[in-house]
Amino acid sequence: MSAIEVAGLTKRFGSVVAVDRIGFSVAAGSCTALLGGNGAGKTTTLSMLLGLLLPSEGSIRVLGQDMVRHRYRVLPRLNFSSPYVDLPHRLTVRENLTVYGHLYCVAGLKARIAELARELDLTDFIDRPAGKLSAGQKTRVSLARALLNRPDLLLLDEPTASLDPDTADWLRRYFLDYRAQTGATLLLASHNMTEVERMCDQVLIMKRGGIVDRGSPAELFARYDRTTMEEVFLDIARDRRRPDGVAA
Ligand SMILES: Nc1ncnc2c1ncn2[C@@H]1O[C@H](COP(=O)(O)OP(=O)(O)OP(=O)(O)O)[C@@H](O)[C@H]1O
Repeated sequence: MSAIEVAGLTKRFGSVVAVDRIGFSVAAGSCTALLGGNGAGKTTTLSMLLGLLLPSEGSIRVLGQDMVRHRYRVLPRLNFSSPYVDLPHRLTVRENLTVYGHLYCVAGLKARIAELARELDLTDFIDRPAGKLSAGQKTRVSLARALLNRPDLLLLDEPTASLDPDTADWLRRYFLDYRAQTGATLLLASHNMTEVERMCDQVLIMKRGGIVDRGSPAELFARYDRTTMEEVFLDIARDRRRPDGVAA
């Protein structure tokens, strides 16, 4: 079963075509990466999947629902995290999580916040204003916010940006455990190729608004005759030819 099905999806901002007729599906319970250089269209795609932006054309089904017509049916089962979306600065971390928890109608909210604070190591700064945290601390709070409603589909934009390597490594394992325990689907946009290799079963590679290649990390390594996702990424970014002669 697919958690996400996208067909002919396009987003134009005036004369800029940010996303250009893309189609893909994401299997329920999988971890899929959206890769691409700056401006490739990843954030615009995630925003449409979340119902934050309306597509110019095309269809999106998320967890079986048409996102354009019935997004309110599915929004309680989704969540997202992005280091680029700030939390209200003056509210403490606990107050922030409480407000968002109420928005998602989380049952047993106090206990859920305490659980996430423990799991994501927020306890030292949970009563500090969100505006006074370090970048890495903010990322962890943003992830806690994204997990409040135990989402069936978690969209992650650069999930480990600003985290030190130890915390980032720990967090990747946390996400994979979360997926194993709940059967949730993860879709992440990342510039961290090691992260993608380690976490993802499927990779969608975007360039200039389109999807230019896709497959499991192993399939992509074989197709480009490479041993790392970084090399595959560079081949595609620099328009090098694949060994099979097809333009990357
Ligand atoms: N609101 C907007 N108005 C006009 N153009 C936009 C808008 N949002 C995005 N774009 C353009 O759409 C294209 C895709 O942007 P998007 O943010 O989706 O890329 P991205 O792959 O997430 O890039 P990055 O890795 O740099 O975050 C870019 O050319 C961008 O300038």
